[in-house]
Amino acid sequence: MTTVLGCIADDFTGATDLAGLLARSGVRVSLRIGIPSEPPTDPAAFEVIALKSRTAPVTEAVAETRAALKWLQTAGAKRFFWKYCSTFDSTPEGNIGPVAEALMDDLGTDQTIYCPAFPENGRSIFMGNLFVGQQPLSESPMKDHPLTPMRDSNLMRLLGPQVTKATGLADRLTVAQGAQALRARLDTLKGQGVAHVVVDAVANEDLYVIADACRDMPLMTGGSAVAMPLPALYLADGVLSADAPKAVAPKLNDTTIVLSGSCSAMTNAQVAHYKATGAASYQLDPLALTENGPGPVLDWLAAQDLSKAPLVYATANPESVRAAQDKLGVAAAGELIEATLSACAVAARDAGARRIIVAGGETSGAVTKTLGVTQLNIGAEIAPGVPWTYCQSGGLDIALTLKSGNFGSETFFTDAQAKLST
Ligand SMILES: Nc1ncnc2c1ncn2[C@@H]1O[C@H](COP(=O)(O)OP(=O)(O)O)[C@@H](O)[C@H]1O
Ligand SMILES: O=C(O)[C@@H](O)C(=O)COP(=O)(O)O
Repeated sequence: MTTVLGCIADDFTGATDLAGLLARSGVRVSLRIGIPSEPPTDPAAFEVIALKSRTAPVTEAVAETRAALKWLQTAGAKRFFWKYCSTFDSTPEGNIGPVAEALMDDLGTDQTIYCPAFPENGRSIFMGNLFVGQQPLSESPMKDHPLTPMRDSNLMRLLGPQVTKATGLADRLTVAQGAQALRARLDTLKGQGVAHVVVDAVANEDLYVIADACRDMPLMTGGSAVAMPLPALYLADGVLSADAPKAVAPKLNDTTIVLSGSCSAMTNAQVAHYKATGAASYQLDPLALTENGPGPVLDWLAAQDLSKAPLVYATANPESVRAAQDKLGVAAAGELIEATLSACAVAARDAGARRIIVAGGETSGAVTKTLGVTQLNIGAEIAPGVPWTYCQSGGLDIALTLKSGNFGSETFFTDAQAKLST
């Protein structure tokens, strides 16, 4: 099978989000963790490469993404998708813009679109401004994100300093007129030298129009949702064959560990809810970790009944996060917690856990790398953008779900367990 769409995601939860939405079509989606060291042997129609480049130095993110592009080209892909966060998580330097420009250079294309909208999860774009639910991005809890605080809601203003070429907008009034009108707007902007076009979308119908108008672009960029219509469009175009293989879910026992390193408002609510169900839990304190190391939590974990799905979490409110960061530094506090949760994942797996639930994008990247996972098959969707996945770790079959900090409802941790029991 030749790859029809080659996707590159800037973090691991983002990659499973995208893979999960593409897999809604029923077509097999293969997700690779990092750039495979071997050339593709049996590539899937949809290949997603998960990088951990969202907060990496710009040059590193660009180099890794270019290498991922080369691998996907070897798999036969001619169309590509650059997936970043639906809340446009980035710094003034990047990495969304610089990576997009590097991919455009390599693909020899002079225009791409930016559409992080994900209406099912409350992300919408109107007149180039990104909303989280009813709040502008900069007034949403994303203003306090530990690594990429988002303090502006205007996507052209956020993107401008990250790119060298002009930015522009195709607004909702154009999208509402359909794919032809959108294509005409994109052509007009191209004539004016606009390389980077933010496209408004407030509902799934808008995403179908955008995907329809842009499906033959060498490069599309966005959150996961604008890619969701692509499999059906490719099937209709005959680019994709209808008899592609389906995913198979292995039967695994229900021993579970829940690991939460996200500090988003939603994850705070999910942790509080899960604790209220009576689940055993251990809260990591970054300052205590610098003094005592991971020994105490690993001892606690060794004494837990994994059939009752215990929780280890660093999830905290913005004040506590800031206090830890002031003492340890932002990166050091994050890395310390990521390393500790990763050690817990390995310890739990070795003690028999076959289901691992992880909350947080960076956290998921660290845990997945430490578990030595290289490829995942996509299973049932627990919440919009959060599927169960099946993979191998240490020679064992495990089920892994990587939850974006902001995704899922309050009951996510129990929802995830229930999904595999049905
Ligand atoms: N209590 C805490 N103090 C400081 N940093 C924390 C704390 N808890 C978690 N972190 C760090 O915050 C970051 C959260 O990012 P991430 O895992 O991507 O979550 P999200 O998906 O919500 O963005 C991680 O690097 C994590 O280690
Ligand atoms: O697009 C999204 O919102 C997610 O797929 C995503 O990228 C999540 O990132 P984290 O919030 O860091 O998990």
